[in-house]
Amino acid sequence: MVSHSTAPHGADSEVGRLATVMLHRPGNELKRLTPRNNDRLLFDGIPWVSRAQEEHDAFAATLRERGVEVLYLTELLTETLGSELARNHAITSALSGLHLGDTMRRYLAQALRSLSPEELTDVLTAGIRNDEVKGGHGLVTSLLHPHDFLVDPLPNLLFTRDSSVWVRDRVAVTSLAMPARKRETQLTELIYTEHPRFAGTRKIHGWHNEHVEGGDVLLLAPGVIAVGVGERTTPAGVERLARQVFHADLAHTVLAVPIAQERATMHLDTVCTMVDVDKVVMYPNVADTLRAVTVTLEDRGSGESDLTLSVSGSEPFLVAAAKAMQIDTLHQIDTGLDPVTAEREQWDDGNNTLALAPRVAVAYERNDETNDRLEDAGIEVVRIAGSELGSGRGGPRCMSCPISREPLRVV
Ligand SMILES: NC(=O)NCCC[C@H](N)C(=O)O
Repeated sequence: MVSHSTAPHGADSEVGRLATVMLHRPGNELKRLTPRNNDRLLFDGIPWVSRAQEEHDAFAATLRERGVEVLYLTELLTETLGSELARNHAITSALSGLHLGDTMRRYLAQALRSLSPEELTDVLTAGIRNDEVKGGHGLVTSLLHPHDFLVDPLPNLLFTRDSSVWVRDRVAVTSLAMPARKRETQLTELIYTEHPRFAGTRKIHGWHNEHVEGGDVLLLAPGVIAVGVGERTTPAGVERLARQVFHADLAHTVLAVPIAQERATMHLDTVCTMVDVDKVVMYPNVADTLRAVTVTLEDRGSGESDLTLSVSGSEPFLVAAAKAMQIDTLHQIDTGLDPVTAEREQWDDGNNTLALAPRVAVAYERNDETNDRLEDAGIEVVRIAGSELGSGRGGPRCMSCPISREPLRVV
């Protein structure tokens, strides 16, 4: 079993000292990517898998050297699948909603039950190709191409930030918008529900089709949450999250931040992350246009859906954020980059940093200019390689789900 950290689970900021994080070391699911399926599976190329693993191992080693406990999603999942109840649940949910036909569904339901927890973890993450099944052959298998997937692989599991997010001592298992990622939350839900490490953890639930992705959720300060609304998180998703966090007294303000519905800006954390209690690094090309709508609780009803929300007009994001955080200014690190350099480095996740503590941030080494400017501003930049990891379009923040951060004092 993974050793237990003494730090309580939860996070109330982006920058409190990072104690425990969940990562996913890229595995066989990346070996499923081909030029025919990489777009659908949300990768921009075909990564060199062994090099991606080396880069990821170095990322994890860097975190450990800095005192962070690293948990791996697949280890947690395998431990969870040691229970027969969890195995049955995982198999039923993986097969539900897939267009398999009853012959294949019956066969797979049976065949997957005979696998060990390790083998089942591999199948649930790397998927199953038509030519890999030993039985269940019939109309569906004969009409599919041998290399078609019966169960899709999950290459974006690498980005553990998106499928769950901790808000204080609760975990929100999110609702992912893209079909290629929907199944990821079945795994995080199972881990948080069934793994002994998370026994008793309360969850934020009830999304229906109102999508929220963790990459859009920034814990700006204790009680203040910014949520990007764009390609992934929907307006109804942010309303649902606001109701949930207000109802549970986890926050007093939610800032809804519209972002362009484009791949380059798929989540709020692709354009802005926090590097200190009052400093963000932000894509300069959106800095002047990023705005926010402030949502607070006007009246408490008996349940989540009875709450009356107060919704302000939109204001510049940094202004609205500073007001909600009750500080004079939320500073944007002045990267002063020319727009073309800024665009190049934003695409390569230059603004997607993972804070290990106030003024200490992990960043991809390739973004020389952004990193130099961060250092000029007094931020310690812990540079990591990401040439292969980056082909999935995510940086250090996207690749990490903080499970425990030291609480910040309210500023
Ligand atoms: N928080 C993030 O920005 N995560 C990166 C997700 C990349 C992944 N290929 C996706 O398109 O969802």
